[in-house]
Amino acid sequence: MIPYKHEPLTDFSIEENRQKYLDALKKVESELGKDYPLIVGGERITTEDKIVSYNPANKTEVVGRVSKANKEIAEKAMQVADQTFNTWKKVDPVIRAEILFKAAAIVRRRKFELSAWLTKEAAKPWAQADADIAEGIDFLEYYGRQMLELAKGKPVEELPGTINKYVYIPLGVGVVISPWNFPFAIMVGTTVAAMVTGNTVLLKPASATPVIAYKFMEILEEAGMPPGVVNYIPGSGAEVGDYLVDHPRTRFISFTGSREVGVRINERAAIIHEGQIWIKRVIAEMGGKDAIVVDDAENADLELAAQSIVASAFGFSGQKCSACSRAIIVGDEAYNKVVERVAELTNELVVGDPANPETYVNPVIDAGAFKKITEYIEIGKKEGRLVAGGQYDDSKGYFIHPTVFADVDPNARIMQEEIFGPVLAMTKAKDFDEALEIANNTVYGLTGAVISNNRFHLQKAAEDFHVGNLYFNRGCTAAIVGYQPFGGFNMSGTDSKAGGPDYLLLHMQAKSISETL
Ligand SMILES: NC(=O)c1ccc[n+]([C@@H]2O[C@H](COP(=O)([O-])OP(=O)(O)OC[C@H]3O[C@@H](n4cnc5c(N)ncnc54)[C@H](O)[C@@H]3O)[C@@H](O)[C@H]2O)c1
Ligand SMILES: N[C@@H](CCC=O)C(=O)O
Repeated sequence: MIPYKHEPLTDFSIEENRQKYLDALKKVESELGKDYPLIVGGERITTEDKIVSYNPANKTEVVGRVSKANKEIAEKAMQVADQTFNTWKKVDPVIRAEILFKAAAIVRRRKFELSAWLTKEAAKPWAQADADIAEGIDFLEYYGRQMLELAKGKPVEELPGTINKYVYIPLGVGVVISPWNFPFAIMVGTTVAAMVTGNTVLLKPASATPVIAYKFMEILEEAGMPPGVVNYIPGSGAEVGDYLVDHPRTRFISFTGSREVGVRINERAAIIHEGQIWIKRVIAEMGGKDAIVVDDAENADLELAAQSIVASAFGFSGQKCSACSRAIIVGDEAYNKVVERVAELTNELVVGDPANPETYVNPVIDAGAFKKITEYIEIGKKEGRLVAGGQYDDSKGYFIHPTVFADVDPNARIMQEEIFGPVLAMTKAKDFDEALEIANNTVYGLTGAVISNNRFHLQKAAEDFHVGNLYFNRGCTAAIVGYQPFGGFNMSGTDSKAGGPDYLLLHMQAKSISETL
């Protein structure tokens, strides 16, 4: 087995790669508007009621129509998953891991096509879509290898005349609920972590991006996944989500999404329902209000600071839980220079259709997001000084110009609430200690970065900047599976650390077996 190494990103300065992407977009365009069924126990189920997936860059373009699960279908899927668990849990972990490796190989071969689906369904610009697919491959390769290790169990002490074993066994049926913003990587990672550990899965992808999840189901089947191991049941969060979260046969819930929904799931999952014989486990990865702290002009590379802030704030239009939505800068000189440079760089970003390779800032996902973000822009106009952007237009797609507010009070709404769009708030701190205080002054604790060359300040941040993923002298997005395990503190979630060495254990329970000889 070759040691794990992350999937390289595609170099789009190479003409051949650009051409491959254009060809893939053409292929996907010729396949838009198709119908997709649900998949339960391998059976295709078509319903009258559909989730319609639209292209956010062109509101009238239908990406696909996906059958929509209701409570009856969710119940059927639960029964299938529950039965399949009895056989799947006994399948050799090596075989389970090999399905992941085979799926990784298929995804790698179809990388351009799958990326093009993300460009159409989630409005991901080329490089962002490519990174999302690469991360999906990484999860497959990494978790497959992690399972091979875990299958050996862990050594425990033995007294003379005894044999002691410590092994990990699966939990049961897991409900996997994924978000639209990493519609491939997070959907893949959370699904395969649950299945490779021997659990069966009810996969409810986000309603904005169900087509790419269907494509992955086909890949899992092609890779040899038996029917019923992962069941594909897109549906309303409120209807299907609540039903499955409450279900007495649900053993665990792996949720990635907003704080509001994550907290609701956690509360509901704590209630024991009739016939339930376990305490449900909840893995919940939620929102962020992530900050980049820039040290004073003597201690920080201000150009690096401005570049890092802009890339972290506006990559995929700020629709990342890791996105920089607050920039906190120490001292007048650094503050004035960084604000000016951030505004300049922001104004240079190309806003447009992500199918165009020049586009950096894509439209936001849907009408609901457009409304919420533009309301925050109006709030921002009262809470700060607009230094870039502020315009928006939803006549064709959900386009919002990257927007920067300076001189924002740390307690202002745009400094406290997750906007999840291309909006950045900037504020000044009198010294490094105050900058860290401001950085920690939200209910979240997901990512953060510090731009500084002062070793003592970096050490202080390492101890006191309370985030799950802390970066020095770089931006605060783009964690790599196996290199920077990802997950946050406080209201950012249960710190499950996706892509880390402990992640699979969250889907298993340890059994201690002791024999007296
Ligand atoms: N911490 C992380 O790793 C991480 C990663 C990606 C996104 N996020 C967060 O996700 C959010 C954006 O994603 P979103 O808009 O898809 O989030 P969301 O909470 O609206 O939806 C996430 C999923 O939950 C489902 N859902 C909605 N109501 C439900 C209910 N009552 N019961 C069960 N499921 C329900 C949705 O259908 C979707 O599949 C942001 O807050 C972002 O910060 C966090
Ligand atoms: N893991 C991604 C963020 C996932 C949430 O949206 C990053 O590190 O940027």
